[in-house]
Amino acid sequence: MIGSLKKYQPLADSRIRPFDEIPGPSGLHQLPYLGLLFQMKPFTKYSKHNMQQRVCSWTKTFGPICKQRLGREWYVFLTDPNDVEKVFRNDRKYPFRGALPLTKVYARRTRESPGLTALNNEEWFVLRKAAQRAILRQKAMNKYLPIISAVADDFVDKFRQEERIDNVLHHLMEFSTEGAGKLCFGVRLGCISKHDQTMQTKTMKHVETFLDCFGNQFYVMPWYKLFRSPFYKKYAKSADYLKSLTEKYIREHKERLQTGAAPELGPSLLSDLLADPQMSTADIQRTLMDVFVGGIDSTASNMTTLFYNLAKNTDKQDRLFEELERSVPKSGPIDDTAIGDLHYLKACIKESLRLVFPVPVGTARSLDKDITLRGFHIPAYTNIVFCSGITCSDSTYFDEPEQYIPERWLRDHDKYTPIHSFAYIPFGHGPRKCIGQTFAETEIRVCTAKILRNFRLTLPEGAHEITYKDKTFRTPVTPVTLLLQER
Ligand code: HEM
Repeated sequence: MIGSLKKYQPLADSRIRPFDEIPGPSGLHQLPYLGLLFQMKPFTKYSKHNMQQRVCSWTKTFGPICKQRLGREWYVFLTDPNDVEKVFRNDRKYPFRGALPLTKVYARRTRESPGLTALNNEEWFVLRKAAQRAILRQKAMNKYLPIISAVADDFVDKFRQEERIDNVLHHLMEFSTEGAGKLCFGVRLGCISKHDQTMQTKTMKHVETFLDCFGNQFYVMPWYKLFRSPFYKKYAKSADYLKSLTEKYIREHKERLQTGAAPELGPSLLSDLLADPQMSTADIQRTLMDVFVGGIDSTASNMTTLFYNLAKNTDKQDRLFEELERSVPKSGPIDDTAIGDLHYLKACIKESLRLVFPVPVGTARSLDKDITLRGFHIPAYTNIVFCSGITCSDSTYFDEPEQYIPERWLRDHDKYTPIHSFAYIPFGHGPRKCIGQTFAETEIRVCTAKILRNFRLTLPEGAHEITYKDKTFRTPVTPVTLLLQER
């Protein structure tokens, strides 16, 4: 009964207010499972894909701490970075990720491990330690730079003779699938192509379905726990496909190792994990699958927003081009020193992630001890959600929060304002932060640098603002078109 009110024991210290006094939607909204339905259309204006807006409406009404029931469990929502910091400072040795019921049901039915994303405690750490050694450190990532540059060059070449890119997200999904495939398996999947690609399209379709169901597991009635519902079958079909795909690459890599042909593939997470004696083949398979899937939607959605912001703010784009022209070649490898020096590019990326925070609402934790937040007692194992998306659009923490101002991140600029380090955490924080952060940042920097070095981006006349759907990540719904002018 994680986070349940029944767990609550009144405290002796009368200055501390009890958990059930934390404000939040009341009455029918507090019912387990059904309460959430009353939060959505037709009872409110929000659909299940407007999680961030819904939580924002609660925090506006109830303040920087509020609570709501999602499913059976209680969730506490925080917007003040000081409170967020306090929770992180009290986090467990192995930060706990709760509430991934669909992943866990699939693991139980297939008798497989739930994998890096859903595992907890020591079991999680075994997988995490091996994978983060291979891809989270900047030094480890540098060996992937020539590979990422080559994938980005192919992406740029695809648009050489074009005057526009329609549905940018789709093309960036191809780019990020290609990048994640190379990182994980050491192979080029061949997703970036102008021609029909049956196998690649199939992989991308399954990744999309997998992530769709993964994101929806928080919002659907969990009938799949009782029987194999259509929702479950859809998820299981994609999970089965991705499992067999990763198994195929593991098998092929092992064969290459036997024939001495493996080094030809270059570095990959797969080869690093195979060299780790602590990792079983099943562990390697689940870790690869999570990293592969985790690296696609996330990067593609955020880059779509970034390209849109740069096309909309051409003055920022022109300043960025000046920086790129100095050190980035139109094609060919970019080295780590050149990438490290692109300060304005980094600021443009950060600002885009702030303006449209990538994760619906933010990340969450549950502590293994009681804690007091804003004078309220929070029992151990309560789900605590950091509403970073709301903090990032709050003028208390960011001047002119609705504007795209990369300069706010540059120390030598008069727009620079120091921010609370827990006000902006798009990749999470601590030992369980995004394991793909370094790869994502490198991939986004290299691809953006290449695209903007080769093309000037603008929006077509009358282009609409992007609208977003809250899935695992905040994903653009409106297809974005960009006009290209070759540099
Ligand atoms: C802009 C891109 C990305 C964003 C904004 C992002 C964000 C996040 C966040 C917020 C978390 C949860 C962190 C926490 O609980 O503190 C996470 C976890 C994770 N991410 Fe990312 N991510 C991105 C790209 C990637 C990429 C490229 C990969 C793989 C190459 C990846 C793989 C993962 C995995 C496997 C986890 C679970 C880690 C664990 O539980 O140990 N992500 N990501």
